[in-house]
Amino acid sequence: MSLRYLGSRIAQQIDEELMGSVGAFSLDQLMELAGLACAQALASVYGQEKYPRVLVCCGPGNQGGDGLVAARHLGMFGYKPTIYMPKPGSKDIYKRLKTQCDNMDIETIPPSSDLEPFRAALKSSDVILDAIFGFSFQGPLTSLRDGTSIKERSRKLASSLTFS
Ligand SMILES: NC(=O)C1=CN([C@@H]2O[C@H](COP(=O)(O)OP(=O)(O)OC[C@H]3O[C@@H](n4cnc5c(N)ncnc54)[C@H](OP(=O)(O)O)[C@@H]3O)[C@@H](O)[C@H]2O)[C@@H](O)CC1
Repeated sequence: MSLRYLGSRIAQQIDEELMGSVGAFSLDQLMELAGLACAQALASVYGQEKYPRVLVCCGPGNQGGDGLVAARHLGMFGYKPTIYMPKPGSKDIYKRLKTQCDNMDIETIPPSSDLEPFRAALKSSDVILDAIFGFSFQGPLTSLRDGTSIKERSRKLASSLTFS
């Protein structure tokens, strides 16, 4: 299997085109599709029976929203997702997606200066889905609210990949 990646500029242009008058998609639609695609990609590589525990790391922007959608779908696929959210997003869409995960009783590690729960989750997870930053990430990494610099290493790392 070969992998193809999109750079941030092209990804942003595609989203702008899709959300413009020609594409006519809404943000909710695109986010739902992005999160579903991530969950499906993960499931195609890390089967639920062998890798049931997925740690979904969600950043504060729309990429974090993609992660919340993915967590919901992974839960529906039979995985046991846990959400790590060092800095919750403030947008309405983000809050609604989080409520949907809460309604499915998906466990969340809340923002905290105590990193032990996050470290414990890293150790007990089979796969990590990285939804911390997307195309709006720029400049040097500044810490998130609890000081986490996301340099923790994992055994398996799944990200927003395009499979072909
Ligand atoms: N049409 C769309 O928009 C769609 C987008 N989609 C998805 O969303 C992604 C883009 O989402 P996005 O634009 O919300 O930004 P994203 O990359 O998640 O991060 C923003 C946050 O990062 C922070 N931050 C930035 N740099 C930082 C640094 N150096 N160090 C620390 N923090 C830093 C920044 O903080 P701030 O600058 O506001 O303080 C802000 O809070 C895109 O890749 C795709 O996956 C899909 O859902 C489909 C539709």
